[in-house]
Amino acid sequence: MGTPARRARPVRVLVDMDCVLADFEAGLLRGFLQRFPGEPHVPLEERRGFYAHEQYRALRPDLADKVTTVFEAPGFFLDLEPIPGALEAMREMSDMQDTQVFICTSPLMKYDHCVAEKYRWVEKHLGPQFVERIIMTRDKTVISGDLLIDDKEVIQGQEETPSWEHILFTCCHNQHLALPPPRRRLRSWSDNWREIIDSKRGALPLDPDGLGLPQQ
Ligand SMILES: Cc1cn([C@H]2C[C@H](OP(=O)(O)O)[C@@H](CO)O2)c(=O)[nH]c1=O
Ligand SMILES: [Mg+2]
Repeated sequence: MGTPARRARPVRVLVDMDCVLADFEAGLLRGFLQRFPGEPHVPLEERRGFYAHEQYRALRPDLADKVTTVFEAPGFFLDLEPIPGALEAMREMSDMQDTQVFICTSPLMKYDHCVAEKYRWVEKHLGPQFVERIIMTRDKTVISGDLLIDDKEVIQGQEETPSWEHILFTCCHNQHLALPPPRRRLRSWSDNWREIIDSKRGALPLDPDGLGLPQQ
């Protein structure tokens, strides 16, 4: 009698968009310098803290509103440059066996341009098959996955114990942070994202029809 096929459940990877696929920080600085030449700005090497407008507020209170007008303006999200290696990594990841890839991104509260432009950005740079993979939510903790690759240091929401492991994607605003073990980082798309995905394979509960051994 033959042995029934053994098959592990696919690894589901949630990939954040701003500062992971699309270069929000570079676009923001470029837009700020164009719109407010002569005003003080925060060079990318000096960025600290997730919210850019908070650091601009600390520099001079009125700069918070000025920098906010830059990312709320039409065209801001659509015109962001891809993060180096991101598009290639997404295509390779979605072609990997037993791997599901989703783009998991939050809209601004002032969503007028942001929401449609995020969809258009994905279609423009990755194509319609990735538009089908967009999950847009203000609360990433309620989305199920094995991994969430995201540049935000702390991701909180209604679910206290999200199913995913948060992998911190390095960005100018978080590079100085010391992560307490066992938290992990992805330093760029040249870093070991394939190993991080593979590290989730052995640990998966098997498909109920499987025989009990992880695939090698
Ligand atoms: C206000 C602000 C938003 N964002 C991004 C994060 C969210 O996208 P994402 O979830 O794709 O990273 C989106 C809405 O807050 O804008 C920043 O990266 N920095 C900021 O300072
Ligand atoms: Mg982000």
